[in-house]
Amino acid sequence: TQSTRPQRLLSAVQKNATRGNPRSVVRAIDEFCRHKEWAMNVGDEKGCILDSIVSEVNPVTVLELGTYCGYSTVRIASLLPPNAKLITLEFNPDFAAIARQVIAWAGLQDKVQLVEGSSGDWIPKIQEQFGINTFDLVFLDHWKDRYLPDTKLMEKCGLLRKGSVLVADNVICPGTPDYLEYVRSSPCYKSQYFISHLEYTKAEDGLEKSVFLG
Ligand SMILES: O=C(CSCCNC(=O)c1cc(-c2ccc(F)cc2)cc(O)c1O)c1ccc(O)c(O)c1
Ligand SMILES: [Mg+2]
Repeated sequence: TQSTRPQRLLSAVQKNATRGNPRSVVRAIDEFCRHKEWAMNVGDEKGCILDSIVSEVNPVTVLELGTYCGYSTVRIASLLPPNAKLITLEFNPDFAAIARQVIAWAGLQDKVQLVEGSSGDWIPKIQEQFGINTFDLVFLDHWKDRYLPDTKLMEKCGLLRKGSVLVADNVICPGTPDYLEYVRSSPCYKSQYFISHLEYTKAEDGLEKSVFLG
């Protein structure tokens, strides 16, 4: 049977990265996606911007919406302090199965909780299920038309506190126009656009960093 792209990406990690070395896992995926097969990871260019924001926030609680193969999960988790926790939600069970193995190869499984299911179902249950009140950082990288409804849902569920930082991928390509309009016009957010490129291409894309003002 034919392998899938996520399976080929995992094989590249197992072949070229060192177990327990997150940076080598990130490098192996970027090499694979740049020279073999494009895949929808946040990538090296936007990844550096993400790294700088994560390091600045130094979060203890992180929520990632959209795991895919775990590339950004590994990037973020590798920068977290020892007691920190990252919860990552993935709707697609095939993606989740690959991501678990990528995260394990990086040796970060103790910092990461991968949850399979839809964000709309899971966001209201996070507090009771994982004993987390609010998130210091949220990385949005899932269905682009779910960024806005899920942000409003997180507000409603009290998962954001004054100073919580939202980082959204793909706000230009594929684009999240309704989300951008909301975080840029709402008095409850202070937003900033970090221009970059769509992973492994020359097309414009960027990250939107939005601080919740409470
Ligand atoms: O894929 C999903 C939803 S989560 C991934 C969302 N992310 C994207 O779609 C995404 C897309 C692009 C991108 C793609 C083509 C282009 F030409 C240009 C850009 C880039 C990104 O950085 C992204 O994050 C899923 C879920 C459940 C399922 O059953 C299933 O088959 C699939
Ligand atoms: Mg993305």
